[in-house]
Amino acid sequence: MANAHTLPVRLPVVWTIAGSDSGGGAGIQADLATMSDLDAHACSVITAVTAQSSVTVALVESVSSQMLKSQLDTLVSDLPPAAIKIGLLAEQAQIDYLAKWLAKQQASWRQSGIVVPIILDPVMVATCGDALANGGRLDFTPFKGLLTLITPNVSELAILAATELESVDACISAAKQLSEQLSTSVLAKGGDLGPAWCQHQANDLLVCTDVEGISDKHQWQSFWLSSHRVNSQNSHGTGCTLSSAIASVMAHGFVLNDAIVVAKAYVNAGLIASYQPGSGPGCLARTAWPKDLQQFPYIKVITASDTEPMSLAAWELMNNQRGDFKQIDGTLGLYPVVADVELLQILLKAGAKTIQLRVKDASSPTLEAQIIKAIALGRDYQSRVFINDHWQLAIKHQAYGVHLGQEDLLDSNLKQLREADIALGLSSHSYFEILLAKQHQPSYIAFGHIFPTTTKQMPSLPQGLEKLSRYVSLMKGELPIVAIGGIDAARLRSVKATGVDDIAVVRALTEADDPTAAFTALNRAWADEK
Ligand SMILES: Cc1ncc(COP(=O)(O)OP(=O)(O)O)c(N)n1
Ligand SMILES: Cc1nc(C(=O)O)sc1CCOP(=O)(O)O
Ligand SMILES: [Mg+2]
Repeated sequence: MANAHTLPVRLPVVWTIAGSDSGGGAGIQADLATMSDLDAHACSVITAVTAQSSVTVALVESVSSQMLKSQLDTLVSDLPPAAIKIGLLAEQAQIDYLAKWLAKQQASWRQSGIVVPIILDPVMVATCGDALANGGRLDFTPFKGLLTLITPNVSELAILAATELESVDACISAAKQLSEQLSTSVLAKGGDLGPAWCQHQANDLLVCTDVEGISDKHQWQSFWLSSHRVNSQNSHGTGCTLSSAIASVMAHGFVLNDAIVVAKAYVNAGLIASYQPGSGPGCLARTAWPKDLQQFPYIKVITASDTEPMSLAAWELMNNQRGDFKQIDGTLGLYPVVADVELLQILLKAGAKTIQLRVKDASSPTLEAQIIKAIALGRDYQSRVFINDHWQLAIKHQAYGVHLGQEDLLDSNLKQLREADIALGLSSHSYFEILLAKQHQPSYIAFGHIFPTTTKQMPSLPQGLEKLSRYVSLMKGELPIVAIGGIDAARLRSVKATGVDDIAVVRALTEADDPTAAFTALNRAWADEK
């Protein structure tokens, strides 16, 4: 009979292709610990064996080319990877061979419709300062077009881009240049000294290419990811941990930008609880999938006119001065999203306490009249009416609230909405978008789309219940959280079990023969479900 030990658990397989650190703090040893801590099954392809402690690197010996090949070939048929992290490659021949092997393999995966993210941490020097690889002379261009992300620190970025990094703008240019050189997204880590170094915060620079599964507005975009600096000497293996955490999170099906923010939070939490087993720099603790919002970074979009990272102190001050959006009194409850005022009125009559008017045709000659009517009906029924997209009309006619997507955020004037005391709901489709939304302290955040939907075309894949549960455990108690997308009576129980506060639905009501009866039944089921 099955028990807790024999239940089949499906862990995604993640490979680390890296060097062994006999001191146990970095390299393969850090990667395996990270991957298993993040619920992945870790396989290792060892490129080099290092005789290393926390204070010195005594010897580095590459494995033979036959051994490198044999490890790759032996693993690939039985334990194919869901994601790969590459760390130390000790000599050029290893880069050349691995790039060829991966190119061939990727072509075959692509034919089967499989995408395997590959994260390269271009390791060159150990934390104690000793060289691990033939750093300055390694050429990573054979990896061009094969990588999902490269994660150099500031000194590695300077070597790879063959340039001095004397200013923040020089860092951004170098990261963009590297991104073009290798056709990959770049995460330039600013934890070490560099122009973006700051005493109280760690600023990492993310340059995105055409990242799969994220909003169009975030493609080819650059961001600063800033966290409170954890002042710890125990930073041995930080880069290995970060890159293997990114690979592990992607193996769970999260998009690149999500994997980066989760991995950053993981590293921060690991640094806070770090320890020193030897006399040199110690290493990170393993603290499991991060759930503490404080450890996640603040995200700032880099624009042509504003390239500096935001200081956290300035950000907190700005937040305190401007305040939050209007708080929802009680819960939102079952939240219908409808395209016409007739149905809106029917559902208000049926008892909806929160409802949204979502008219997607901005050129409709009746748009303003519909908005005026919906707002008036909300007042009559003492219910919260949110207007989707059309925030200027919502302000003009003093709606209770406005719902905006991430794309709309860039073109809307949130200051005006706040000043008009209008509640704000924001959409999100990933950890990354949740963080961006949370930074505006809205009245609620919607997570979507949980299940497949035909109501609208989505750039992202359905989130599913596992991701929803992870988002809920991050955000519960911070702001009201609403799940949307493909939710109906049959799925209601499993959605409620994730702990989400409220649900928003379209087709479950608009396609019902009797919307009043459907609302009443769904509303009761939501309220009754524990
Ligand atoms: C409650 C709720 N959640 C999400 C959405 C989607 O909003 P948005 O991303 O702006 O997309 P459109 O609805 O404008 O297509 C929503 N409307 N309501
Ligand atoms: C309008 C909307 N926004 C979504 C998001 O994920 O942001 S999903 C969605 C449609 C939800 O419709 P249904 O309940 O018919 O699946
Ligand atoms: Mg919208």
